[in-house]
Order: sequence, then C-alpha cells, then structure tokens
Amino acid sequence: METAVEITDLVKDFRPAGRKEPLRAVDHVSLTIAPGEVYGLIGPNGSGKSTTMKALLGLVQPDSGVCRIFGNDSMKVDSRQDVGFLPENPYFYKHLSGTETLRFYGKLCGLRGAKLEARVKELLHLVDLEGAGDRRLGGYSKGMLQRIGLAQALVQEPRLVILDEPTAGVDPVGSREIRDLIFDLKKRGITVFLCSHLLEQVQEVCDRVGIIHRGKMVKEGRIDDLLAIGDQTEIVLRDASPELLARLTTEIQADGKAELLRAGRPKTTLERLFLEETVNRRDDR
Ligand SMILES: Nc1ncnc2c1ncn2[C@@H]1O[C@H](COP(=O)(O)OP(=O)(O)OP(=O)(O)O)[C@@H](O)[C@H]1O
Repeated sequence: METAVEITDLVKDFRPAGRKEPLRAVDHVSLTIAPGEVYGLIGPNGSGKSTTMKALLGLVQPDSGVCRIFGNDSMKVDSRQDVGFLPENPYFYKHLSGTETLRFYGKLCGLRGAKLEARVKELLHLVDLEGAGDRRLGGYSKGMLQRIGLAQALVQEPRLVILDEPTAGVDPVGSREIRDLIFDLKKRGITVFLCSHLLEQVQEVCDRVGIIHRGKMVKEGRIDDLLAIGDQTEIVLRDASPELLARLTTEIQADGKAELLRAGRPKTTLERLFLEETVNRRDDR
C-alpha cells in the first residue's frame, strides 16, 4: 500500500560554531504515515521534531536515512508538489492584506486569474477570515496569523499538510478553531503530520503519535492503544444516590479480587472551563 510519509532511519547532525562534537538532532528515527491519517509528533523542546519535519520537506539534508512523500524521495523537488507546510514561526509581509497574501502564495503555486481568485475566497472562508481579508496582516492577532498560515499551506490543495506547532501562541478558542480545521482536513482525506506541545489537542485530533526524546523515537502507536490502561474499567453514573454508591462499594469489597481505585465526581478540564466561560463572550478576534 502507498504511504503518505515514510521516514527510514533518519539521522541529522548539526555542527554548531564553538562546539567540538556534532550535535545529533535526529537519531535513527523511522516512522510511516498512511494516507488520510493524522499523525502527531510530540516531545520536549529541542528533541528534534522540527528537524525531522524539515528533513521530510527537503529543507534539511539528512546525514543518513531516507524520507519519502507518497513514494518520492524528499530531496527531489517534485516530491513537494503535494505538500503544504506551516512552519513554526511563519514570516508574512505585514503590509499585505490577508487576500493579497493568499494571492501571492497562490501565484507561487502557479494559480492565475479566476481560478486564483476563487481559491483565495474559498480559503478565506475555510479559515473564517472572510471579514478580515482586506485588513493588513500587521493588524492580525496571533490566532488570525496562524489561520492565514494554514490557508497558505492549503493553497495548492495538497494531499499532505505538515504543521509545525500550528497553535503556538494561540489562545484556547483560537486553537480549538485550528483543531476543527484539522478535523476538516481529515474528513477530506488529507494526511496531516503535526507537532505540538498541546497534548490534549494532540490526543483529540491524532490517530497515531510518536514521542521523540533527545532525537530518538521512544514510543509510537495508536492513541487508543497507548492510553488504554489494560487492567482498569471505568463506570460513570449520573444521579447516583449515596446509598447506591455504598451498595456498589460493598459489592466490590466483597468480590475480594477487584479493587476500587477511585470514586467521586469527574472533573472537567481547565481548557473546557475556560472555553465555557469565554467562548460566548468574545466579540473581537
Ligand atoms: N540549524 C541548526 N543549527 C544548529 N543546531 C540546530 C539547528 N536546528 C536545530 N538545531 C538543534 O537541534 C536540536 C533539535 O532541534 P529542533 O528544532 O528539531 O527541536 P524541536 O523538538 O522542534 O524543539 P521545539 O519544541 O523547541 O521547537 C536542538 O538542540 C537544536 O538546538
């Protein structure tokens, strides 16, 4: 079966000035991503996530190993035909408007005339910036800039989108919107390869994750498999009376084998609470 991304035994050393030994940023990393899959690479700062992505994009020359996109070697320009990329700190021309920015990137991808104009309109709609298309990027919020960055990455209708920290510096409402856009890409069958420090969002949006530490892949798998605790069972009740809970506790104690680890009211997350309290009150983005 065709793979969207195939990274095999990737090694990348940097030789920073003033350092005798080379710095191994990526240490024999291998991973594959199937078409239509959303894959998250997570790891501490400096663990090699961006370098792995840049090697896949052919922006960094590997010391050894091979990266392929839909079967094509990443070092060949043609392999990038089907790829959209949102870098960690995208640089945009602040004096251009959102519409002009997307027009600029559309032209770089060979779009012209009515086709270009239609695509720009479609993208502004997709990232919910129709009302801000004529405003200069210098006045955009961080969340709006990330969304225009995402629109830029989608300009040539790529089959693979690579997102390096798509929600960096974006507030919870903005990052939720970006999360929804990623869900939308998945629905349309687009493969997504992302890295992020927002673990809750990675958990929500990704089918599989890889955990990278000091350049090495230390864990990889389907989210469901990685997070399931094999020997535990969860029961969530609504409107349970104290008497019912007491009866259940007695039953469990009588079982002799099963052990009650926790009982009490489940908690919401701080992110959900934040969204509930702010989402309906926000009028200016
Ligand atoms: N161009 C470069 N020259 C020298 N060292 C580099 C270069 N790019 C990255 N590094 C080093 O390689 C290591 C991995 O960096 P990388 O940016 O891939 O990590 P990361 O996991 O993306 O980190 P973060 O989460 O902070 O973005 C770090 O030690 C970094 O300092």
